[in-house]
Amino acid sequence: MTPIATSNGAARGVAEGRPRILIPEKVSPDGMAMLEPHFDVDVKLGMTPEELISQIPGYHGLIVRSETKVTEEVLLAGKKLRVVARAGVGVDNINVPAATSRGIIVVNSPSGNILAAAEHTIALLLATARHIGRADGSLKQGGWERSKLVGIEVGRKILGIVGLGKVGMNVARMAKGLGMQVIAVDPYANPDMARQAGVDLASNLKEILPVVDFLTIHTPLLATTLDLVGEEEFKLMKKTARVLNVARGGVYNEAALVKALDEGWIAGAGIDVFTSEPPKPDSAAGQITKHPKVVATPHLGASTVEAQENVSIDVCTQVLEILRGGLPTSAVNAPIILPEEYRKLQPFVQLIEKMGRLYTQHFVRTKGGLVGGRNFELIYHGDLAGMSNTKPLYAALVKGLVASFSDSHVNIVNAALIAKEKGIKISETHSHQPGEQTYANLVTLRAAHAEDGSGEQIIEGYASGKRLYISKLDRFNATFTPEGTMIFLHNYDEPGKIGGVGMVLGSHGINIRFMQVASLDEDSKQAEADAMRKGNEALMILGIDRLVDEEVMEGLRRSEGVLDVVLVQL
Ligand SMILES: NC(=O)C1=CN([C@@H]2O[C@H](COP(=O)(O)OP(=O)(O)OC[C@H]3O[C@@H](n4cnc5c(N)ncnc54)[C@H](O)[C@@H]3O)[C@@H](O)[C@H]2O)C=CC1
Ligand SMILES: O=C(O)C(=O)COP(=O)(O)O
Repeated sequence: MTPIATSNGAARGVAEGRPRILIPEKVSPDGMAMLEPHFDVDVKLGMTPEELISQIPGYHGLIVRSETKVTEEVLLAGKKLRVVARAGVGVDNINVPAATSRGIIVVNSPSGNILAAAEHTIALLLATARHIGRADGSLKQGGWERSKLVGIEVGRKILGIVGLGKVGMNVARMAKGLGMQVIAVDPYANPDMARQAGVDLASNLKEILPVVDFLTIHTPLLATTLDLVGEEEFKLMKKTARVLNVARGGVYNEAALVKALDEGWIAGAGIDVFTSEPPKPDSAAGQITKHPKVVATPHLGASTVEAQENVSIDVCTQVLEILRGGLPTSAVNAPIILPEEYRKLQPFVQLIEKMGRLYTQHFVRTKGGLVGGRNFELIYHGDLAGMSNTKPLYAALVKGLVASFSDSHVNIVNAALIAKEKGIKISETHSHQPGEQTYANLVTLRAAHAEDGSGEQIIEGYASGKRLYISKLDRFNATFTPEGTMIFLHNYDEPGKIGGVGMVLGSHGINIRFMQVASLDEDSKQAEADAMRKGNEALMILGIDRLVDEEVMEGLRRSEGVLDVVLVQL
């Protein structure tokens, strides 16, 4: 990541005279009033993408909501641009990496509109249960439909929530107030907060689908949440179930949703967001808006007077601060490492971020576990043990642990806050025991259940120059570079295993970049021997040249002597 020179960048902007701010969407005037004494603020609604590109070169700040696409072209054209502010939560309409590499700070308002989004979800929940949209529409057409529009009660029903973050948790509390039973799926859910709110945590989506009466998703739109619910998932639901979406279009596959409603796999839907907004009439999204079993709203989740005041004040305060040379409170892309520490810490930041990613993908994502509710310990050995500022290393671990499930852009300013939000507890230990390890620098990541310290999981790694290595994974000693796509195959260490695995991959045209067999560490060998077991478990680590599908993974799982297969991308 290219570090952003916050104060220099801002100083550059101010030095050129009275800075100019462009606002191409409707933003509440409350925040704008703070900017007007200091800057020239131009509100230009309804700009085309071409107009935006042609006018952006004259501006130092850009404030948007969800409609404006802040593409790489816009950012490249914005030669004077210092800050892009999102008056809301989701930054999926902004090319954040492109902004980062041009030194443009992106800020948002992480919680200004979450209450509004949660209330809108409840509005759709009740509207779908009681046919409010259809009833109102037919009455306005002169109808008086009563017998056709018999609804269901929500009290005592089960609500499934996918994504128990800020919006999801507010929805849970409101639903409890309506007398609903709430079950949630979120690998980062904070178990204490869930318990206090009376929410039951389930370990995966498929587990809750057959039991819920309503399903609502409150995750960001990420590669891992795109098409989270498709045909297969809809078919597992009750025919009487209703689904809600106030997150982002695409978390339910839109074509599958139309089919599920047409075929009667589910009973209804309340939808606020679409893959393309406004939806094209002949697209699946367009069919959803017109469907008689759907209550649809035009992305109104955040559209309340109060929420718009909040987000406007939140982001305008930050724009003011940045253009005067200060630091923002909710920077989406502030650096993890400050420029002066870059050279020394960069390899370890990368190593620890990879260890976090490996942890989530190896121990959590594919095994249905939780990250929240675990205590993590980062133990620094060798030269690293003498390092006093390990804040970037801590932030790197938080970033790695949340990367597969969150669009939170972790940096040194917000790392502790994000860790707290996700219920991740991290302690750091500087180990000074002499001769304890063979590397100049070694980092141990140890995780265990917060309550009783059980279920210990270990990852160890070191950096040699710019090269990174993992030296231990769980009970296995290894030496591999954590990079690209990898398969971890836990098996009985018997002859012929390598050939069998090579055949499965070869028959699907997959090239093996490297292969390594890691063996049990001495303690585990001893434990196996004491338990009179075979004691010959091994972990095969395969670097492959591309992602593989479920069919290949199944083929590997069926190979003889294979105990477990995990796909990881680092
Ligand atoms: N319709 C609207 O107007 C609005 C929509 N939103 C959208 O709502 C979404 C959620 O916002 P917040 O609650 O503030 O975000 P958040 O970051 O506080 O919560 C998201 C939660 O989703 C969880 N998650 C991620 N991937 C998951 C997966 N595969 N399975 C289960 N859980 C997963 C995360 O661990 C996190 O706890 C965002 O996409 C945001 O853009 C937010 C405000 C208004
Ligand atoms: O804050 C968010 O993520 C939203 O989806 C709200 O979008 P909006 O600002 O109303 O265009």
